[in-house]
Amino acid sequence: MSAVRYEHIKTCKQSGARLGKVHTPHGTFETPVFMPVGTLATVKTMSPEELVEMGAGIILSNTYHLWLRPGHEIVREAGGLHKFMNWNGSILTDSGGFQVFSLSDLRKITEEGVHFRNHLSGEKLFLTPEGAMDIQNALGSDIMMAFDECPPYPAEYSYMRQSVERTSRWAERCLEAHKRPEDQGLFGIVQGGEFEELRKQSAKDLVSLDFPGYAIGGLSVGEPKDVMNRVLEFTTPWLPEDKPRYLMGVGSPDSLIDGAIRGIDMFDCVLPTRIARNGTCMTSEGRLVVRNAKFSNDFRPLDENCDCYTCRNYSRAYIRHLVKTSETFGFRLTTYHNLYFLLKLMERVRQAIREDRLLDFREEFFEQYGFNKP
Ligand SMILES: COC(=O)c1ccc(CCNc2nc3cc4nc(N)[nH]c(=O)c4cc3[nH]2)cc1
Ligand SMILES: [Zn+2]
Repeated sequence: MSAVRYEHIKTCKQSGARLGKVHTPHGTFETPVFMPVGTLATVKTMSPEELVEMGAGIILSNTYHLWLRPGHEIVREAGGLHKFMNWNGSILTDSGGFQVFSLSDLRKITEEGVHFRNHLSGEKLFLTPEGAMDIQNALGSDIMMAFDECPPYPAEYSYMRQSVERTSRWAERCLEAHKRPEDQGLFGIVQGGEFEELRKQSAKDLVSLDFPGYAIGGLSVGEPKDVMNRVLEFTTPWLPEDKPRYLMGVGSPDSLIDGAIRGIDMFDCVLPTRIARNGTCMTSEGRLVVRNAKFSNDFRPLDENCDCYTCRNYSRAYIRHLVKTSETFGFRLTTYHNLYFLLKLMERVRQAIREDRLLDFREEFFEQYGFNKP
């Protein structure tokens, strides 16, 4: 019996979006869900208590980063990532494939694995599917990701076909190297770029290996949004309805809503936490760059429609002052608000699915947020 189980609750009659629950050894979270990113075993500037307070049920961390620092053996000795970072909710770890490609140079892909340089020290490293599984085993995450190749966008069809076939062989090697399936669920990652035949092949290869969940990778890598939406539309039909679908690296409000409409259950992205650290906030009326001079004596909250800790206690003027003077507390306030904004957005998406009105909600939200402005 797998450690991770999906419970489908209902499908929105208006949009086809799914309402569900994912059960893991560290609890249950409702879907569609947004997962805050905690790359180095912390969701930057947030405490676990604050993440619980804002309603986060699952966070993401990274195999590649924790392998380099502090080293997965230290995390294993600490009793695993939950203990190490004092987080008792669910944890998903990405497998390192994407991070190697987005962070490191001098990369060489072979059938065995990927040769690359440590992006911090320059030393030569080698990561294989088995290695990525050992690291995630040591981290003790509830959901592990298979080791895959996320090719650059755009990529030639011939290259993409070879890459998909290798990613499927690597997925099989990950399954064979999976030591504790009763404690950790392993998700396969569908690749294939923008090519419908390759996405179908990749999905069928992975579904034949019967994973407890499936990610759609190779997206949010610079492609236009309509390409992403089209890829989702012709990929999700090949995935089983009784397993979660996880769209990797997606986190803007419009993409979360459009992904849910196309049958996606799980999302993650560094966007909300990263833009918060340069003073950019997501609000119900669109993005607000709080360091802008026009807010120097604006004593309203970041978002008048938000009831988060930041918006109940602090003004734009105060947060602007902290951000301008690089006060850490300022970035804690913007981070808290941005994460709260996305977690609340997903709660509203789930409620709209319950009421069979997600397309109506999309119209209302886009209008207010300003996505429809030409
Ligand atoms: C301020 O905003 C930012 O800095 C920022 C940075 C990156 C992204 C996009 C992240 N996109 C993305 N993450 C990804 C992670 C992935 N992991 C694996 N194993 N396989 C994939 O195929 C894969 C694809 C991804 N696409 C979005 C926003
Ligand atoms: Zn707020």
